[in-house]
Formats: sequence, C-alpha cells, structure tokens
Amino acid sequence: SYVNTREILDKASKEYYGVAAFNINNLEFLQAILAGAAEKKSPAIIETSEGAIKYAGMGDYFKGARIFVNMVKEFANDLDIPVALHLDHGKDFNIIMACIKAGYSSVMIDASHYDFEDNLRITKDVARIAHAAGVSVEAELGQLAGIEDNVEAAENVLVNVDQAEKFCAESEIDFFAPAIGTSHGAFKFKGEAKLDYDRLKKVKEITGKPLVLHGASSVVQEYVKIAEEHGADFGGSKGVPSDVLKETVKFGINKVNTDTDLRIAYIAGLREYLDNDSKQFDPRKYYKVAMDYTKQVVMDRIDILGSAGKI
Ligand SMILES: O=C(COP(=O)(O)O)NO
Ligand SMILES: [Ca+2]
Ligand code: NA
Ligand SMILES: [Zn+2]
Repeated sequence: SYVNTREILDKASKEYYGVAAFNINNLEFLQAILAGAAEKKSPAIIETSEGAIKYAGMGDYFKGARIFVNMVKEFANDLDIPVALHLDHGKDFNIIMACIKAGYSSVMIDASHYDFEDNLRITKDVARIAHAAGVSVEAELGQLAGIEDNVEAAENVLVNVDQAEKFCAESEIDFFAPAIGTSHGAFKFKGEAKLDYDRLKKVKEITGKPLVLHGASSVVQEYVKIAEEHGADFGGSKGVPSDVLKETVKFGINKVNTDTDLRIAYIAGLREYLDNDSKQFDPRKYYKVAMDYTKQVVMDRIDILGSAGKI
C-alpha cells in the first residue's frame, strides 16, 4: 500500500531499526527495489532527487513528479508492504510544491547551506504548507562534503546539538537529518570511516525524532570488483561499512539514504552482461543482470538495517 513516510519512520524510530530510502531515476531501479523489499516483507521508501524529476519529465518537473507518483502508486497498490515516495534534497521551492501537488508522501527541504535562522525560517514555511496537504517533511542541519545535486559543499560541517534542539522544536518537521561525518557518492573517506556517534546519540535524546543518515551507501566491494573486471574504474572508492551502519541505527538513525550502492550494483551487472553477450539488443534482457544485482543489494541492505518483516 502507498503510505505517508512518517508512518514508516515513526514505527522504525520506536523500535530502533533502519529503513533504507532508495533513490531512483527510472522504472528499472523501482522494479528491482520493490521486488527486493517485497521478498523481505520490508517497508520501502522510494526517493527521487530534483535531478531525477527533471530527467523523468524531460525538463518539466510537474510532469516528472506525476510520473513518479503514478509509477510508485501503481506498484504499491498491489503490494502488501508499505511504500512511500519522498523528494530527496528539495531545494527549489517550485519543485517542492510540484511534489506536494502530485501526491508525494514526503518532501525534504534542504536549506542546510543557509545560516541557521534562514534554514529554520524556510523549513517552517515548507512544513506548514506540506502539512496542510498531509505530506510529511524532512530537513537537515550541517553539511556533507561533496556535491548535493546542485550545491557544492566544501567540507563536512557536523550538526550542532543545541541548534538541532531548537530546529526540531520550532520547525515542526517529521524527521531530521543531522550531518555526522558522511558524504555523498563513492569516495566518502580518505582513511577510516569515522562518524560522530556521540553527537548522534545526543541529537536522538534531545529531539526524539526519526533520524536520517545521508551519504549512507557502503560501496560494496563485491560489485565494485565485478564492475572493474568489466572496464569500470572506481579506484579508491570507500563507503560506510555495514558494522558502522548498524551502530548508527543502534543510536537512532531510521531512514538510511542509499543511492550509490544501487548505481554500482546496476552498472556492474550491465557491464558484465554486455561483455558476455555481443548479440543481445533487447533491453529487457541486457538490463536483467543489472536489476538482479540491484535487487540483491536492496535485500542485503534490508538485512543489515533490520527492517525485514516490519510491515
Ligand atoms: O544521501 C543520499 C545517498 O547517499 P549515497 O551517495 O551514499 O548513496 N541521498 O540523499
Ligand atoms: Ca544539505
Ligand atoms: Na532525503
Ligand atoms: Zn543525501
């Protein structure tokens, strides 16, 4: 069934498990994610960036938002697991409004690159409008190094715990993303993967909100290797190890944003297939291994985060 994201995350927060939020840009990733979540009897959060919405709508983001809502609802209505659709890293007010209008379950207003007061003001505005339409809201404090869709952050800015208390109390958001040392993409750490668990524990205690971990992909080396055996160059790639991920769930992370892991599994399967079958030109065939590997990563993430059977 198609549900509000808050429903999935309030339960996860109460029972201290994680639910992956998987990014999609097309039909094939959606099919692989829902197949894996259904097999694991796990809730599923599907999320799209602003770029994905423009991509699907060929520049028309109202159309793109409706395409994703209709695709997800078509599948969700026939599934026994709860499925939500979320706007990831919403920055453009027009796109946030388009998603609310189209029927997204939730939207992220990411104003974390503004100063605290502006972030709080913008977030309160979006929360008021989203809640009037029954849509739940995510917001962020702190910054992840690297590129966030269309905003370049120089280096990591970890969440300030006192600011988090005021932000969550006054903004009326439903779930909250504290930056604790991760970054987006496949090259997250130079050395050891170190996250600020102490800050995370404090934020959980003080806010009591479902929490979101951005930049949470593990960059699974099994698939990096397959991709590299077939021509990819992902040298130096490093993600959040699964034992570190489990620690963050133990300390209160509930929504675990996963984009890069699916991209690597998919390209590994696609490269492997194309190297092995020079005669194939049916996309339903040459995407098959890519979708199987992506489904496998989805199921492995669900096992690591503990959301299997939580429906
Ligand atoms: O935070 C993410 C995804 O992060 P990854 O690049 O680690 O998959 N989306 O908002
Ligand atoms: Ca941000
Ligand atoms: Na998000
Ligand atoms: Zn993110």
